[in-house]
Amino acid sequence: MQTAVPPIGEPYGDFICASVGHRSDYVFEEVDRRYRLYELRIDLMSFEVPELDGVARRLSAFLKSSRRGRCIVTCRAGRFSDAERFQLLRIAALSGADFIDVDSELPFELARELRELSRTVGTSFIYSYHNFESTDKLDVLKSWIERAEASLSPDLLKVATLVCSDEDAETLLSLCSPRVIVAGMGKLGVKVRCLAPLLGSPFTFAAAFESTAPDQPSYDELRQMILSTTADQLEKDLRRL
Ligand SMILES: O=C1C[C@@](O)(C(=O)O)C[C@@H](O)[C@@H]1O
Repeated sequence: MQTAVPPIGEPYGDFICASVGHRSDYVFEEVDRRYRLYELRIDLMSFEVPELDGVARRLSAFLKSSRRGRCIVTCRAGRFSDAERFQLLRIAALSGADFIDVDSELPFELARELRELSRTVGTSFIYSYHNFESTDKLDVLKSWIERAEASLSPDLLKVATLVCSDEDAETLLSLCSPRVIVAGMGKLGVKVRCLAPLLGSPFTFAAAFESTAPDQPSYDELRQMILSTTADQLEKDLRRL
């Protein structure tokens, strides 16, 4: 039996991005030591100085320090206003973040400004779509991707949706490509996370510590699952979908 070889890493450092939330900024350095590719969910983390200025200063100092891992900075709606999210993502890009992840809920003009800035400073720009209630029909997701490509030309696109059926899993998996990251939320989404990097997505997401999305497995669990997926198993899973 042959083992499927996942497209390990380059140019992203890993085929799993370790997502960090629900911890304080004390873990930044530890995360950088442990993971080659990680996401800081600024909206979910606590900071020693919790005001915008304090968060921005700590984030900027960490990003400018000599890091070994690749860092994605994400700030989803909720804790900060859109203007504050824009500021934090802007500072992240200016401070040398490897990627900023801008979600489609941020007003388009702000997203466009961040896109332009990311080009100037050499930070990769991920544009992302989330649906926590369901998985949209394939044509809806494809048309979101087409519009995003035409208007922002992101370096990478990300689609994260709640997977409620095998059909949903198939929908997400059919989007996998070297520029499209997918993450399946919910129990049935775990299979999507496992198969996505094997089907050409650059990487997928797992939890560095506590989950940052419904039924998101831990980094170690998902890594084990992906590395033990044999070519036979992969074929069987795909046939079942
Ligand atoms: O968009 C994604 C994917 C995700 O929602 C997941 O399902 O693993 C986790 C988020 O932190 C990340 O930004």
